[in-house]
Amino acid sequence: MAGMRRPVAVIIGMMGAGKTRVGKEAAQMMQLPFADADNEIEHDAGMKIPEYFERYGEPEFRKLESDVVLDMLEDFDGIFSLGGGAPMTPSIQQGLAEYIADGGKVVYLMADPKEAMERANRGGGRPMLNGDANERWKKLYKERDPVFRRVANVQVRTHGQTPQVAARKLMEMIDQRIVHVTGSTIEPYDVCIGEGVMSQLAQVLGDKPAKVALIHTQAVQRHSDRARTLLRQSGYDVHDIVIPDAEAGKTIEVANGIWQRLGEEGFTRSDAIVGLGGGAATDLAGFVAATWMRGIRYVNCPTSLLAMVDASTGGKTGINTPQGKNLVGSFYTPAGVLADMGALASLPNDIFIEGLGEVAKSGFIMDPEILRMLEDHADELRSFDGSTFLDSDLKDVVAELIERTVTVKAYHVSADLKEAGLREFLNYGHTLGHAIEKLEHFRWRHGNAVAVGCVYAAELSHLLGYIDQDLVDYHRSLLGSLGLPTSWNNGSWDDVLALMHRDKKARGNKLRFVILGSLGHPIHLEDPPADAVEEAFRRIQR
Ligand SMILES: NC(=O)c1ccc[n+]([C@@H]2O[C@H](COP(=O)([O-])OP(=O)(O)OC[C@H]3O[C@@H](n4cnc5c(N)ncnc54)[C@H](O)[C@@H]3O)[C@@H](O)[C@H]2O)c1
Ligand SMILES: O=C(O)C(=O)C[C@@H](O)[C@H](O)[C@H](O)COP(=O)(O)O
Repeated sequence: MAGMRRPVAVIIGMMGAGKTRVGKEAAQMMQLPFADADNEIEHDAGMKIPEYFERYGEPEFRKLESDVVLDMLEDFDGIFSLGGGAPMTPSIQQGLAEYIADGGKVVYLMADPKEAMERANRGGGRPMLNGDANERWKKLYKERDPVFRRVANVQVRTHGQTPQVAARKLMEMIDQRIVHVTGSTIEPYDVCIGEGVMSQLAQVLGDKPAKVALIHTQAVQRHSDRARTLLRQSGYDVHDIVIPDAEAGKTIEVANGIWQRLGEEGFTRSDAIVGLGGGAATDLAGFVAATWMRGIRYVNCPTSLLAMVDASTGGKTGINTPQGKNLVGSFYTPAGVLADMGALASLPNDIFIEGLGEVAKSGFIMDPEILRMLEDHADELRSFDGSTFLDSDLKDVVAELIERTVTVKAYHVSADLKEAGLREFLNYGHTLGHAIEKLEHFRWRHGNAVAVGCVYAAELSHLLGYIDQDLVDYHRSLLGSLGLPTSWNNGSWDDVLALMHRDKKARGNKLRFVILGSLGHPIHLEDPPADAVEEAFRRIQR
């Protein structure tokens, strides 16, 4: 029912995993109420659980437990911890699945099995451990662990951590935003957004890969060091591959160098790639993953705003050629995307701002709330400072902008992975944008070129009678207020036109554009009049 209360998170896990201790601690940190299903059951039953078990037996207990849990899933808005066996009951599994489908987070708290077993035995009062407690615990673990993994959509490992550290990690996982990317031709995956989400790397990679190639640039060394540590701790054989920075990394020579290394270092089909860095690094890493042995698993860890909101999701992978941008590549979907906002702490201001170009684009084509947020926070966004960002109020604004922009991307990608039509709308501003990047020898940042390209597309929409001058002016004023460029005057029309003919949307000798029918409603423009195409260019030169 709409407007119903629901838990901020539901914690599941083995007896002794620390669900209550860690859950309470996290709830306190987040200033949320905490509830423990066992306490609620005892309250409803008017007796302790061991007594209830003895009087009525396990089946009756499970029925009562299910009623209590399902009620709480609809009427509690804090952190809710379930008893160890609760997720084994089909009605509770169903309730949890619906809760997840509604955006909920079911967190599997994974403690070290030995520690959890000892803690469970120490606590006493657990009817499920009657008899040889250790043997019973191990047997239950074997039965329950696979079910917990299936039922939960978030896993938090607490091996060897104090309850406080585990609670902080839990809090980070609860705070994360998740966008699901699905579709009939896509193996579904999640884009996880939030501080600390990189710690889920092993969970997303899974246990099949033995070797992992960690592809990154020097500029993000501190983040790749963290990824390498996380991967090694999880037992992967990590192969560090440093590529040239930015567009210099998106070349056939760089890809070839990596193919050689993967060959020499014995990468097989079950091994994997992690692409870490800005959009150039994730585009290249995805391309290598798509082509090595015709496709191996890969996970993206974007570190720039632009890569978080756009490049890391959707499976467009590729490299540039001397003739143009992204001319060689493939559509190849990642196994997951971990947009760890902690990485933004080292991002220079100008690279943050260019990312806003793609954010605004998503607002123009689909989500006007993005535009409102950009307007409301233009001054803070333009003054972005990585060193203070994570402790500032701007963090929540940026998290929401990332989530909204990725949601726009996921909508288009889910319906049209291979860009037969709808997905082209994501290319708003790119026909001219890519030409500018090329003519500037990639010294212009992608997001900046897209910003000018959006103004160009708006001018073209207006010249052809689709939108009024106010909306064109709005493009200029909004993008300008964010510190993005809105004009370009460093190349000839002939060169621009020739490059626009090489755009992937062009068909034969006919240009094709994405323009606006109205705000939030892009349309395709096929073979537009040559004078309008040129006049729109003259207007962005001013
Ligand atoms: N595949 C797609 O769907 C898609 C979508 C949009 C853009 N792209 C591509 O993405 C690229 C643009 O991405 P970009 O804007 O991230 O550029 P980029 O990858 O060139 O990164 C910009 C610079 O920022 C540095 N950097 C990144 N993260 C950092 C961090 N946390 N701290 C310090 N420095 C950091 C990089 O090393 C680089 O020097 C272009 O090649 C574009 O074509 C692809
Ligand atoms: O995902 C898409 O589709 C896009 O068009 C997203 C664009 O923002 C992105 O810049 C993409 O790399 C452009 O792709 P291209 O096919 O025009 O090279």
